[in-house]
Amino acid sequence: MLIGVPKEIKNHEYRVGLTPSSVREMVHHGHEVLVETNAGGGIGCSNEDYEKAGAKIVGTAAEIFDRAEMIIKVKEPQKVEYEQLSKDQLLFTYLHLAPDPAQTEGLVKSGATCIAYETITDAQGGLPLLAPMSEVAGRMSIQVGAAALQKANGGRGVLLGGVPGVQPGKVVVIGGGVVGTNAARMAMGLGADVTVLDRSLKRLAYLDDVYGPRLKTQYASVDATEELVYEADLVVGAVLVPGAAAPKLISKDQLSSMKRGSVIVDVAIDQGGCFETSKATTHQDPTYIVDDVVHYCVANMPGAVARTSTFALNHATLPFALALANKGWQKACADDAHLLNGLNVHNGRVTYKAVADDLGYDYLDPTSLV
Ligand SMILES: NC(=O)C1=CN([C@@H]2O[C@H](COP(=O)(O)OP(=O)(O)OC[C@H]3O[C@@H](n4cnc5c(N)ncnc54)[C@H](O)[C@@H]3O)[C@@H](O)[C@H]2O)C=CC1
Ligand SMILES: CC(=O)C(=O)O
Ligand SMILES: [Mg+2]
Repeated sequence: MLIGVPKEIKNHEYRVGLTPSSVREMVHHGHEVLVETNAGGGIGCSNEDYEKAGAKIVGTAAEIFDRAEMIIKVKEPQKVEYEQLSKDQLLFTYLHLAPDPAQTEGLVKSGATCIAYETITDAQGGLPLLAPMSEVAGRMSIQVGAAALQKANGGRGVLLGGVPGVQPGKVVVIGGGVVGTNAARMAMGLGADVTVLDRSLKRLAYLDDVYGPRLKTQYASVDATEELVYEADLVVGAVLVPGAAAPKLISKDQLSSMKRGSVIVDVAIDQGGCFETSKATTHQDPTYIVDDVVHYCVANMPGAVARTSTFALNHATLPFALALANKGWQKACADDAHLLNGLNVHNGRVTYKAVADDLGYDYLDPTSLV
């Protein structure tokens, strides 16, 4: 198969769809790989590194969109990218369609087959291609939150770890999945007072088991969520209903009862965010303030640590990318129901139920396609 890897164009996005090592695996399996010039510059991988791995370097993204049978990216395609997609092309990347009607319409119009990393499942009920970036974003959420708590950044001037004789900061994590667990771990590491809320008792039991009394867990009732958020210095939004728009858990009204200078890091912003006042920001201008509460809502947090993130992401995506290249998407999805769960759009139809429901499209059951 002819595979294409364009350079990412989202604001401060330096990750790349394939590392040189992944290119080598593709070439080893008999595939041809086109990589846009300097696509790996931001992770310290040169054109020469890619050529050594067997890739052909091309000068423009247009050539890749024109020629490649499968396009492998990291971020959801931007307008100029989805406008270049065509029928019979396969797109393999993060999509996050539910909160993004314009992109969804663009992909539907393109006729392309679009498989989203974030809805591919595993036998344990996890999301194995979302997990590595959730680990990164969860860990980052505490470092960006700690910085935002500094006075010069609009925060209330609280050091998360406290010092002898002064209480630590209060960190509340809503959603105890992969992002939430990694956030809690980092916050505990800094010495903060940490509580994780979740609606899954199984998840809370797991966290209690692993971290013991060092971590407080709380069932995420409306009451408990409100009470803890009002007391918090830093709140991390980390909920997910796979593929669907994030539930809004804190309203604008409730926000006004939070402490002045407290901080929200809404990691769930790529699914629309779980605070009513959240809107996506960029690494260039990551925060804004509403009612004296600092909001950090960057939808591609792992792009900031692109080298770590790209290698972690490729470890998870490569087996699926290889299956798609080796067998073609139809056979690969027929052989693997978990990969089929990644199919979001095909030939002008929406094939993921939560996306169809959230955006008002007719749903086409993907099992009818394989
Ligand atoms: N902004 C960014 O750069 C990044 C964002 N993300 C996003 O972070 C979010 C979380 O991802 P993961 O941790 O991997 O998901 P996950 O599926 O591992 O965890 C989500 C947790 O939320 C819980 N939950 C669902 N509804 C809830 C509710 N109403 N109240 C309390 N808990 C609730 C679930 O029980 C689950 O434990 C996703 O939207 C994901 O796309 C992930 C990576 C990077
Ligand atoms: C998951 C996601 O949105 C990201 O890594 O940017
Ligand atoms: Mg994102």
